[in-house]
Amino acid sequence: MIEISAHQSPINNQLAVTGSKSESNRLLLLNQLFENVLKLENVSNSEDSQLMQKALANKTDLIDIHHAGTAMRFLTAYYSIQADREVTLTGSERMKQRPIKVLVDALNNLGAEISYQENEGFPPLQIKGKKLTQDSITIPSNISSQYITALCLVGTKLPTGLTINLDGKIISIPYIQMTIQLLNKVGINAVFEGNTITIPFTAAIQPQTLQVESDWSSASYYYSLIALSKNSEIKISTYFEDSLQGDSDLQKIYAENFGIDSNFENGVLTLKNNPEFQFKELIELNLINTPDIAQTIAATCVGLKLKCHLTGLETLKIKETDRLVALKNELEKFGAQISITDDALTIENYTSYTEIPTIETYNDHRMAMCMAPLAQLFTIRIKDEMVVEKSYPTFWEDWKQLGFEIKSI
Ligand SMILES: O=C(O)C1=C[C@@H](OP(=O)(O)O)[C@@H](O)[C@H](O)C1
Ligand SMILES: C=C(OP(=O)(O)O)C(=O)O
Repeated sequence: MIEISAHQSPINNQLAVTGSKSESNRLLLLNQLFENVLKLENVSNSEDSQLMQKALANKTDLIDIHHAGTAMRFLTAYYSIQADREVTLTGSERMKQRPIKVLVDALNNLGAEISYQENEGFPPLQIKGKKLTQDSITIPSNISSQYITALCLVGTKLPTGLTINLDGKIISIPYIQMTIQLLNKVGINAVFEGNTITIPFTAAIQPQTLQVESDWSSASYYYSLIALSKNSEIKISTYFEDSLQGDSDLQKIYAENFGIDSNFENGVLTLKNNPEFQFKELIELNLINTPDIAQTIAATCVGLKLKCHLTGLETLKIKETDRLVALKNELEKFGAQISITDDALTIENYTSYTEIPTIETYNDHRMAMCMAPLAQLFTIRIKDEMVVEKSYPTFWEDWKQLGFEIKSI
């Protein structure tokens, strides 16, 4: 457990944040499918991306991807098309509770041979690689966009390509768009229009160098920190105005609701707060397109004692933990009065509290990181702080560099 002490002086620092784990894990898989002709720069050093790389290099028949959701979903599709190979794909205890039936059904309907080793609908999976015979599939799109990305990536290697029809509400759309844009970037003419995605069979792609942009979900903790600081400025790299990551919506969300200005210059993003900003009575946001920054936004509201009604949160309960329950439990330690439903979180009021809050992290990197900015206002304690490694291994080193006093207790 660590204790983080309130920071006294204004912050004025520059930090380099690691590459996007979402972009990295897509590009690592694409590179494997296309003879490693891509030279990738600023690949994420996250545990999830390292697990992806290790899995792709692993020639044995047991692959363990721990907590990495993208690796679990993308590799399920990848091993399904590796003819002459049979693997067991497993993960952490939490991964064994995260649903995968929609993807397994879709792949089996395309001709794959995947079965469940423990509980129907959940990892671990037994996957017998095969040549898939079908070229069109309909898939529910209201549970996880990662299933759809997985199909898009391997669709490039099906003999006549793949048409994917999305059925029902489409959640996390920017992550599907990121996949299509990355495919387009490497020269594959994938198209996403209405409810239909078409992926052409692609024999080869041109060798090229691609730079992964830094991770916008990780940037959210700096937006929150600046929102809770006075006269401060943080520069983070490497970020661009024209991003493939949906979480770059942070610029608009934090400008309109918390008065944060974002400025870009040569890949450096400068965050500053506007002292004249007039806060709204109630912050209302639908976060269906940006689920990974919901925890940060809720914690920023608590730091500023703002009322909020956050909706579009139906996917949060199947992530690293049930994030709605975790947020309610932990933010209430700061006096927030929180109500949650299946898809929303509301803070209606605040009461005072006296003890130093000790935050539980539930094996969820974002539960630790979203709370860190609150240390700007109060001394806090965070349990199992190394959970941050899943997406941002140097998080605490970077926060020490910002001037926070962090001690193990
Ligand atoms: O495709 C991706 O890289 C991701 C998609 C999102 O998941 P869902 O589509 O399950 O919401 C997001 O929460 C996750 O962190 C990364
Ligand atoms: C949900 C997340 O990751 P994944 O689904 O890839 O495990 C996340 O990083 O917030």
